[in-house]
Amino acid sequence: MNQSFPSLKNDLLLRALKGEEVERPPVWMMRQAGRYLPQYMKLRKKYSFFERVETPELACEITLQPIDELEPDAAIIFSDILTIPQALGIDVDLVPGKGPVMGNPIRNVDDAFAILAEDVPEKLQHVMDAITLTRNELNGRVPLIGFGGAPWTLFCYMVQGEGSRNFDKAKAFLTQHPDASRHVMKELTKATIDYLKAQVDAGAQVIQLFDSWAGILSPDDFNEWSLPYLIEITKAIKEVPVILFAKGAWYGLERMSFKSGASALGLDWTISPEFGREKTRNNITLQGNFDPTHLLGPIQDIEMKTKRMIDRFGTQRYIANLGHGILPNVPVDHARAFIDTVKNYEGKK
Ligand SMILES: Cc1c2[nH]c(c1CCC(=O)O)Cc1[nH]c(c(CCC(=O)O)c1C)Cc1[nH]c(c(CCC(=O)O)c1C)Cc1[nH]c(c(C)c1CCC(=O)O)C2
Repeated sequence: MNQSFPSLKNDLLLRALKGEEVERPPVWMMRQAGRYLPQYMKLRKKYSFFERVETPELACEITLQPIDELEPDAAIIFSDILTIPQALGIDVDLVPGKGPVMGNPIRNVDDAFAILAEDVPEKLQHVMDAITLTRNELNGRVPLIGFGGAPWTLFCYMVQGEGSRNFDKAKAFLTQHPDASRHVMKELTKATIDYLKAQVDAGAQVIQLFDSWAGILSPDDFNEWSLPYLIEITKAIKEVPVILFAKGAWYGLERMSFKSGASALGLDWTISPEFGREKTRNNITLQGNFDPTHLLGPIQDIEMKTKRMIDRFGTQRYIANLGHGILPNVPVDHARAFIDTVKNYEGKK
């Protein structure tokens, strides 16, 4: 499926991912298309969340909003990690003020064994259409990132049935029903590989895997219930670079950098640049890790903290980003200050 797309004008992100020399680090923001942008809020009033996700023209328009407004060095397709649970038969609703709610979560062993990864890319064709359209509309301005959720994080929502601080039901399910849990993880892994490969065929130039809830697992549980599946998925995506973001899994950095085959690791703000570099022995590109709440402070502080972050990570093998998604109450000017500071970075003073 070799489609021809407009040629890429800004390849900073791809070069940083390959470990090649760059004039300055590339920058983008997790959740850069979202509620802090007035143009997003306008569309949010007219269409429901899944209408926006499932209509390629809307998903494309929303993906391009931050590119037009802030000019980061990458676009990330507007979609959600919960498309995979949907394709596996879980009903997902996004309740304003509450977050995702599943109508038929996994409650027992029978529910778990009923999960089967069949025809996933076909069921999510709208995501592929959105990617192809967006890649064309970007016209080579910046690369397009596709994404998916890690099996453990998807399992959290599918078993818990809603967002949670500690996903206690999902964690308990692992110890109560290990065989059924392993079955679900395997099906999620297969579904995710098929899905991400289809995103690459549709035009995604980089893939990011979000393990947002890795950090609630003990190191041993992470090694058993998350890492093997992250590695399997990352190794299966050979055509484009993969960024692994296992939030909170500081204890897994070493293994992820040496065993996963990822091109970069995402760090959250609880990890210092020095700790990240030491654990990965300067061997891999790191992405992160500005504390999203710091974007609520004065612009001068944002500039100072962003410069310090780059001083500490270094300009090479580094992708400037937040340590998690941008918050809805961040003023657009503050997000712009973050991005512009990276773009104007002139070295350690
Ligand atoms: C755990 C998770 C989800 N979705 C995602 C994750 C992993 C990343 C992370 O940890 O933040 C990933 C995601 N979700 C969304 C994107 C779009 C691309 C981007 O701009 O980064 C991405 C990459 C859009 C979205 N996905 C969602 C919104 C908000 C929808 C709205 O209110 O308009 C957006 C822009 C909804 C969503 N979707 C999810 C939750 C918990 C919520 C509700 C919380 C919230 O409102 O922020 C599940």
